[in-house]
Amino acid sequence: MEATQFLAIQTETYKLGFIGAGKMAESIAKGAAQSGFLPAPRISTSIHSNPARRVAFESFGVKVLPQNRNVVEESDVVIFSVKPQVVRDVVLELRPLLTKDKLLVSIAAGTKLKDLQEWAGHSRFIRVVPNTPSAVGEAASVMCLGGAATDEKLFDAIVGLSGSGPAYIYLAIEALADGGVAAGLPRELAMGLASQTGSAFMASKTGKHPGQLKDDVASPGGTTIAGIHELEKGGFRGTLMNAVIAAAKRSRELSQS
Ligand SMILES: NC(=O)C1=CN([C@@H]2O[C@H](COP(=O)(O)OP(=O)(O)OC[C@H]3O[C@@H](n4cnc5c(N)ncnc54)[C@H](O)[C@@H]3O)[C@@H](O)[C@H]2O)C=CC1
Ligand SMILES: O=C(O)[C@@H]1CCC=N1
Repeated sequence: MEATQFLAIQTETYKLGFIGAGKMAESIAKGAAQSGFLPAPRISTSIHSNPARRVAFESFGVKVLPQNRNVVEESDVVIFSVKPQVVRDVVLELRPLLTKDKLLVSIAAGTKLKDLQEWAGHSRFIRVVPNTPSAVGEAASVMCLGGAATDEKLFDAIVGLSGSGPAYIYLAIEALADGGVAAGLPRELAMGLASQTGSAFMASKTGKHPGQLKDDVASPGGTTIAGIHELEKGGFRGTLMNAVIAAAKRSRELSQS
């Protein structure tokens, strides 16, 4: 709540910086800039090792500064978007600049708020599990503020589900397109149809149970139930469940390394 108020008060002027110019930072920055939520010139980052990342950010107007410290100095809100394995060293290195007037945010999977706050030397730190659909304003983001840290025990499972989950859906879309090609469709048509068939939005927009949505598609004795039969024989549901469980386990491992 405090953080929400902070953002509400500062919305007209605040500047946002990313430490770690990776894919997730790009998705958040793009969503913020292209939705008009935050003008791109008020967003900055710096390039650590891969020069191609400069073009990715500059292409939609984000400022690329020389060093991490320049990003911190420039920003009111600093998002740590480096890998979990390096976030400790990066926060410690920048600690002298991480004054309490800056709101700090980490999106690093499996990195506990208690540790982040200790490394930064103060508790104005928020932990967020975002996902890449933020680039088009369709993120599922979960955040944990300092005072609500008891909710954090759910975060490994959240990383496994909504953090990593978009990749499972993209895999399914690609596989559906491959199926279309196998059944005789040109690749481009198959890919377009498969993408539009990624119907996750139906579950959120209609509020219907996915089982009901599935039943609505499957006509008696029809094509869909024949396809579903094959998916069930292949252990589709169990495989997806195992994917979420494996990713959550990996998130827990990262928090212990
Ligand atoms: N990609 C995703 O869908 C999601 C990612 N996350 C988290 O976001 C973070 C970033 O993930 P990605 O963007 O996928 O990884 P990425 O590898 O694309 O981005 C990390 C970036 O940090 C840079 N970097 C490395 N060391 C640095 C340093 N010392 N100073 C500044 N920059 C440095 C790298 O050059 C790279 O561009 C991770 O902690 C991950 O757990 C969380 C949820 C979803
Ligand atoms: O693969 C990863 O480790 C990150 C965290 C969640 C999604 N991507």
